[in-house]
Amino acid sequence: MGAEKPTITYTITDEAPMLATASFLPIVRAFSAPTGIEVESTDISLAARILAAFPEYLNEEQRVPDTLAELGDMTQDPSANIIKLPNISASLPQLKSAIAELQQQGYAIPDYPVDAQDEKDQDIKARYSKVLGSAVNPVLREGNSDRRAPKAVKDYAKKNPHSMGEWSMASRTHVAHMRHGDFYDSEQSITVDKACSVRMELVTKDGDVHVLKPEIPLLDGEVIDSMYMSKKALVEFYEEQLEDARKTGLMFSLHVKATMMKVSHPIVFGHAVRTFYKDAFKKHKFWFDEVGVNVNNGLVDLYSKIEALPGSLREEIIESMHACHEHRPELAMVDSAKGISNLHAPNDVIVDASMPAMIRAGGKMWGADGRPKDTKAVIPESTFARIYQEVVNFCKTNGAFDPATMGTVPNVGLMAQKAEEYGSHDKTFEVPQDGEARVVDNATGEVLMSHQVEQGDIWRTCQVKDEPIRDWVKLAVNRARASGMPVVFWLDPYRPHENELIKKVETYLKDHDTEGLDIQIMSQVRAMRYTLERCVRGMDTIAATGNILRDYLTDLFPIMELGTSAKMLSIVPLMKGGGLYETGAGGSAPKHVQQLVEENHLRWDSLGEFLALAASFEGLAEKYDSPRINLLAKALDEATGKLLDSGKSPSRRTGELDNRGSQFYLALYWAEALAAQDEDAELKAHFETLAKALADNEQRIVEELNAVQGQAVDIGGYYWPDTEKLVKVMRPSETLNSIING
Ligand SMILES: NC(=O)C1=CN([C@@H]2O[C@H](COP(=O)(O)OP(=O)(O)OC[C@H]3O[C@@H](n4cnc5c(N)ncnc54)[C@H](OP(=O)(O)O)[C@@H]3O)[C@@H](O)[C@H]2O)C=CC1
Ligand SMILES: O=C(O)CCC(=O)C(=O)O
Ligand SMILES: [Mg+2]
Repeated sequence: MGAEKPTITYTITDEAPMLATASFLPIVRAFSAPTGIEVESTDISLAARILAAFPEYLNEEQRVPDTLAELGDMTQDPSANIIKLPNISASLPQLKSAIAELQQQGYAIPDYPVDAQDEKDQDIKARYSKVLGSAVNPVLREGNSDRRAPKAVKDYAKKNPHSMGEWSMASRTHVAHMRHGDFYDSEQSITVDKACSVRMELVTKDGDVHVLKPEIPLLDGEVIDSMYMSKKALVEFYEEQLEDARKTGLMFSLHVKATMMKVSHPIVFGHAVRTFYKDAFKKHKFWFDEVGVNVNNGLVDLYSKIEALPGSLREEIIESMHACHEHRPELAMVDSAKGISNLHAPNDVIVDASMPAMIRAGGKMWGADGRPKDTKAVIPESTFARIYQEVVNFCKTNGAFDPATMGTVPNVGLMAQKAEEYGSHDKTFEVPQDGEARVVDNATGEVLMSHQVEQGDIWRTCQVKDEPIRDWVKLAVNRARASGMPVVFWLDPYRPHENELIKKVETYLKDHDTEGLDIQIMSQVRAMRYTLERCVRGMDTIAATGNILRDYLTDLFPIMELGTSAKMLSIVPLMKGGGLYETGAGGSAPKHVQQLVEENHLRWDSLGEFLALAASFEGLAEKYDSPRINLLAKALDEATGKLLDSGKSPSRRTGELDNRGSQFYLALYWAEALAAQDEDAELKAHFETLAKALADNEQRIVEELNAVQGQAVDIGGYYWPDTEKLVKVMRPSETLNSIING
């Protein structure tokens, strides 16, 4: 193990970030080469991960290595330096569509077996389930999360504030969450005092014991929780909220994270769809069962499955579905022009991004008529839903936040080693029958936690190891020291899991010199209020949170402060000493691909990549004690600042500077910064030539880049594009290519 040469591993992912990489990677290589850095690329796209799972179905040339597993191993190497772009966390509809595309391209991979009966199908399903949902991040995140807006980015946002929707005191928008029967209500938590192994089992009313998870190894000091969500309570809750929204004339919207919570949230989503369309489900139960409708995958599943039915029956079903709307509230839309509603597909509305977008828009979502409206935002689980209600209350009272003056809220997130809920998928079950769900010590048989559950309830356990908690506390103290900002640990003593964490945080804080630092622990709602009160006064506050709030807050605050979380610096100091540099905190923007394919304009902003790359260089400079690499990092930061100041970020409008043009300007400013420095003459000479070539050809390059826009292009695939076609589209300027390649 251990790279002798400074090496960056740059990931190829999906959708917009993957497109941007096709043009950016050659620039990264051209700039890194003179400093001796090796830049390797590794494809962890959804398509590549699918292909890697089925080698025996493919011929020799079609096979691809399991790069994700290799990268996972690499995180244990102290010299790891990985740049990780956002990737698709596939919902089942996305997975199926990727499979279909690959099959069409001649890859003989198997269909997804929805109803896996025999062993062969079960094996296929198990392989696909490793690709499903958030399958990449948990493998690579072997460290905690440090996400913040770099000063240059924050300053730019203050000088050039993005638009914010107005909030009115009369806004009827609110957050609705369960008051009982949810995970918060039932949670139990313990810290084990020595390493052991536990199992999850269900004891049925007849006394039969079904072992659902035979072995969960626990380390010394590990925290383990057990909790369930009652199906009955959930469905009742939906019914009440739908009725309330209908009666009061408020639009209904559901916000979950079915991509990341890939086992529990599709179930939660499915109950919402079935409750909304209750009458149609009752009436057509026979046929829905017959064709295997499963709306845990959204309404899209229903509409595609009924295609198999005769036309007249199909029409009758569609009519019944439409009829349901008569006694239901208006539904928020994802795309009103195309008639795509909030319940269409579980990957369309992802809570970490959807709630901030709603808050940024003044508490509005879009109705079927294409107009913005107040909404009842339904987030069933109360554990974290309450923070959004706090923001909504604050905005109703104080108006929208002003990006020109508001403070910043960096996040230090507990995430390492599949911490908390985001690591719970293999320990989450839809309870098959009524009984006692219990966590049992395998060695002693002692029942550690138990719940009375009913058929259909969602029961899960979550874990967080001690070492990541220590590391998280250390990271929070380090960030407080480096930034001078106060830190708030968002921990609720009334939540058993967090009560365990509070004890540990209090203990581990004593390992550090906290003299002069302002470190507090507050429950989530208080922490939100405190942070918002400071924020509106222009004061900065670090939020040290668990894994879910890490995810939620690193979209919420960036979207309010900067307009998008794409502009965040997102570092994961790996616990074994390496570095994982994520780009931005947002997703992979499918709409951007559509615009590229239709109009050859890519509005994706690679700022996140620029920031991550600079941090990655800094990591290498330190590790290899290389002043030269340090210069490269400093120059890149300077170039990024200049790029922002000179307005060379991508425009949303076709015909104007796009991602490719923005990358060109970054290269120009980066080369100029390296040419301007006097610490390394050889580097200076090299980049003087490059800077001159780029500057002399600026007009021509920008013309070449803009001239191709406005026409549809073919990249030969959505999930698995044709590399040659992709490169041709993403690198259309011969002038720029010859300078960069030279
Ligand atoms: N770290 C990861 O790997 C993550 C992956 N995801 C995945 O990404 C996909 C979409 O997720 P979603 O939550 O909708 O979030 P997105 O970030 O894709 O979408 C929110 C919107 O933010 C804007 N945006 C985001 N990034 C950029 C950028 N670099 N430049 C310019 N604008 C940007 C876009 O607005 P506009 O369209 O108006 O231009 C975009 O439509 C899903 O497949 C999800 O699983 C999500 C989160 C993190
Ligand atoms: O892994 C995922 O699906 C999304 C990750 C995410 O949203 C985040 O880390 O902010
Ligand atoms: Mg997120």
